[in-house]
Amino acid sequence: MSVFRPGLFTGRVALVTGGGSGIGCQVSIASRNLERLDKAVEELRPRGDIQAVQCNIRNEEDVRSYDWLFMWTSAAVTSTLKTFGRLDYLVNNGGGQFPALSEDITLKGWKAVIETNLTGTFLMTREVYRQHFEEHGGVVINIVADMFRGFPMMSHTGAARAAVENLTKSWATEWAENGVRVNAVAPGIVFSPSARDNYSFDVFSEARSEIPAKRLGTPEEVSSAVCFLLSPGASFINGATLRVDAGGSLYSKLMKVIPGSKPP
Ligand SMILES: CCCCCCCCC/C=C/C(=O)SCCNC(=O)CCNC(=O)[C@H](O)C(C)(C)COP(=O)(O)OP(=O)(O)OC[C@H]1O[C@@H](n2cnc3c(N)ncnc32)[C@H](O)[C@@H]1OP(=O)(O)O
Ligand SMILES: NC(=O)C1=CN([C@@H]2O[C@H](COP(=O)(O)OP(=O)(O)OC[C@H]3O[C@@H](n4cnc5c(N)ncnc54)[C@H](OP(=O)(O)O)[C@@H]3O)[C@@H](O)[C@H]2O)C=CC1
Repeated sequence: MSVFRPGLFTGRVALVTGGGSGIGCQVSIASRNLERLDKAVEELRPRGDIQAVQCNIRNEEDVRSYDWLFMWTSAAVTSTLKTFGRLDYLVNNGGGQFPALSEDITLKGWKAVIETNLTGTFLMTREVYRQHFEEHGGVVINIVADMFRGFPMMSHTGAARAAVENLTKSWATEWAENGVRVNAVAPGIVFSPSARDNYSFDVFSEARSEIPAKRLGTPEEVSSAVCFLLSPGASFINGATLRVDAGGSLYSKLMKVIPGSKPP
């Protein structure tokens, strides 16, 4: 995540799952693969105060704060608070899935996707609220996906992301009195090596011609929406989902064939 107005976030602290960083903002990035995280920290350190935290968001023990004796654990939230002393923003960006027809998804595969995208978001957000936001307020951004018309070939993630969009609204209302805002961002198609590797064909080339803008989105275009929703400029926005897809989620080639796309 790169911040489009650096001064705005000075002195603030963010916890971002699945990578990312903020300029002028202190950030913990949390995911499973420490090697990749450390590399990201090296790359991003010149842009701000950043630390890596190993955390599998599917695993309650990694996420939660206390063991049975109320001792601190090395959990993501705890370690962010220990290092930076406060926490202002949570960005639930960690997630993923694989393409498959519903009839071919095994229970293990279903659980992996639901636990990553839905349960992981629940665990992280519950923990941040319990440990800090309940008392101090804060902002949560949930990254979802373009699942508004269903998600054929990705039904597991469609179900999980739709559930997260619903959680976004529940939390927005439950925690408004505590000064917590909760919004979602739904990116369109953005190049990602891990998604590329998940397909047997060149999904991003195929997808490009199906997007009205005729191009993929960029991580920066997603992050500027995230930063806007984190910022005081969005202080009266709560429970909303912002689509960052250049209108892709509205497009149907039955209505208008975009030159270069395959006719229906
Ligand atoms: C024009 C068109 C526009 C199309 C428009 C689409 C454009 C793309 C949009 C991109 C959106 C993005 O989100 S981009 C970000 C994408 N990044 C990712 O998705 C990250 C990579 N994905 C993952 O990490 C995985 O999918 C995920 C399941 C979530 C977590 O994997 P883990 O290995 O941690 O999970 P485990 O608990 O070990 O379970 C793995 C089980 O999941 C199932 N599984 C995993 N990969 C599988 C696969 N490829 N095929 C079948 N099944 C699979 C199997 O049952 C596995 O069990 P076994 O069989 O026993 O091993
Ligand atoms: N790229 C796109 O077109 C779109 C992406 N999205 C969503 O945006 C988010 C970022 O995507 P993008 O950067 O493209 O994809 P990446 O695959 O590059 O990033 C996903 C990140 O999630 C982390 N992650 C996955 N599972 C877990 C877990 N169990 N615990 C902690 N971290 C986890 C991964 O790190 P690690 O493996 O180290 O755990 C990885 O850093 C994801 O939620 C994605 O699904 C939504 C719509 C479109």
